Amino acid sequence: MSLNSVVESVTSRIIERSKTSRRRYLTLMERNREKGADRSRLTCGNLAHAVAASSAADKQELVFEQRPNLGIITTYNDMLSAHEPYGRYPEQMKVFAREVGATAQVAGGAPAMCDGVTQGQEGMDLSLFSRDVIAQSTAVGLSHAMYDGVALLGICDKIVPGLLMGALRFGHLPGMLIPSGPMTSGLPNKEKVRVRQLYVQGKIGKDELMKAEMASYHSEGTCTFYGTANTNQMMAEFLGLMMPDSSFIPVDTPLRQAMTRASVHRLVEISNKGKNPRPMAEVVNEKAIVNAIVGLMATGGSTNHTIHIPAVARAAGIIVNWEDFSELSAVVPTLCKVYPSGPSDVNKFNEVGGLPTVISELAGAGLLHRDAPTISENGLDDYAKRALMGNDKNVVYTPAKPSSDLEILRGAKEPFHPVGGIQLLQGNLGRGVYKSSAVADNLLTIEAPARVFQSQTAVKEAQKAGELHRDVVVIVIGQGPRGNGMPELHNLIPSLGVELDQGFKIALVTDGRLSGASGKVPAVVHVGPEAQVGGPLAKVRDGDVIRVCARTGKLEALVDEKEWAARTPTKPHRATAGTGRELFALMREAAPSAEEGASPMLFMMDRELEEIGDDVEKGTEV
Ligand SMILES: O=C(O)[C@H](O)[C@@H](O)[C@H](O)[C@H](O)COP(=O)(O)O
Repeated sequence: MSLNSVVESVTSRIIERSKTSRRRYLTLMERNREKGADRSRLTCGNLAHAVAASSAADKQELVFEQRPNLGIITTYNDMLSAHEPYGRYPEQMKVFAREVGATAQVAGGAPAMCDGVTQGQEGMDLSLFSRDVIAQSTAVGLSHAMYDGVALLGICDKIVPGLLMGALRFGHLPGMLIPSGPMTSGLPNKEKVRVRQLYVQGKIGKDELMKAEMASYHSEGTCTFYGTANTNQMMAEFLGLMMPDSSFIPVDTPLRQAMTRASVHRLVEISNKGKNPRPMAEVVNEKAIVNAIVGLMATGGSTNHTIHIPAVARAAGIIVNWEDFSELSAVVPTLCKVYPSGPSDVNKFNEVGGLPTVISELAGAGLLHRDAPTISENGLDDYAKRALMGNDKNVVYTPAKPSSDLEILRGAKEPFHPVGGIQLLQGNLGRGVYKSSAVADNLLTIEAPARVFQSQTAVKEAQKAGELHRDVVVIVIGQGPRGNGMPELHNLIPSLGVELDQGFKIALVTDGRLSGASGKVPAVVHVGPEAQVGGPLAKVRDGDVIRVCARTGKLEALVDEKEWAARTPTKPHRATAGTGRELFALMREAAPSAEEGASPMLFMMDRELEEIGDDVEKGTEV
């Protein structure tokens, strides 16, 4: 099947738009390879420091035999259930590296926060910007210039994008993400939501709620809904930066262990001192980025990736925008119904076919660039294969089978929807993204009077007071990157869900974010320009009739044009202090829009790189 013409034209447009920035990026990476971070340029003193803590055998290999050395960036902590297994990984990875004549060192650590722990709390205001901190921490670790390849240990929301943004600035190095797998299924996600709504309605107490939460989040491993963490896994496979079919092998199983071993062996092979070097700068190209967007649409992934994919791309000199997402969404069918888009979790999704089936279907329909380079030997085609345990305890691959459950996963010829799971909505209120895969068909158009809020607490109080017991479009402003750092407002969903279940027409419109776990309630998020910089959402007044229509792609205030033009935007209140938020003032000040990736770090980086232009030598000489 030949490549879909829209996929082709969007890719060409991205290549054209990114011509200058991509060329400069690749030149800088080439310069890194020739003159930058490389062991061969370290002095004896530098080297002695670097190996002082290594075993005698590793010292010999590292200093005198110049064997491949892998740098591990770990985001281990035992606060994130998904990251807890990483505590054991570096020691195991060192053993796996020695098996193939290589060494591995922990190059550095990066922070990793759990959005589940901070959801609805002040700490959530640090979440999006923590992605830049992770990118910078990754760069700090890799600045040690000891490595021939990079292993990135991270799973959750901002962590994978942050690791990639940092590592891509060392794109002359081959790199790979190594996941640790989902936890076993606990209380079904749908049941968890039902219990939460009962609590909001005062029908059960805190003890019962706590019991349900702990039955849902019950062990190590990634949360089982298809939220941001699991969408990260999908993205990493579609980018060709993770071993094929490594996303959803359950945590702490023999196959998971075999996959980690295979990952390390493969990373040595593609390392700069290996048989077949594949630098990250070459793997993450325009085609790979388009593949990731196609994957997002087909799986109905997290809305957060409409921010993360532009940011990751930008770190590799590639500029994508929401028009690209929207055009791809129009031709990519929705193939998956995984919670919050359907009742099943990622374990079930994996059982019935998982990502190999999705990739095989999309590639067969001409919707993926099969010639995009990947870390795997035979490119993207390898990702259409199922990983199994072989007799010798090594991972073996077999071709993907068609879905065994059409309620969860479908083929490209009989999809759930002919278009993708995320839509772009725009109009006189600006533009934002909408996760249609999770919304019931009868709610795709909502026209109702607005209630404007400046915090999620205020919304919850209004709901408790019965003020949202009617058709209403809830507008929450001041939640963008420049306002308060763009928190997820997922805590609103149980309150709004209760009203929705009563049969009211409810929608949420905000310049903030939602969680990958949010669905059900029609919501336009990341609306820009944000209210903090005078965007149109700041002009909405209580009672204005708002139209949110995913069918026509409209986001409008039905207000007389003259009156609208004459209105002064409200300046939202900002909570900028407490829980360390004051430390992030610099980030709020420099943050670009969500569509541009919302990364102050990349925004300022681009400004400096623009001054250097094509004269890389000028910008790098010391
Ligand atoms: O974007 C995401 O996927 C989230 O940030 C995710 O981490 C979520 O917020 C929590 O885990 C809470 O999930 P529930 O409250 O729905 O259980």
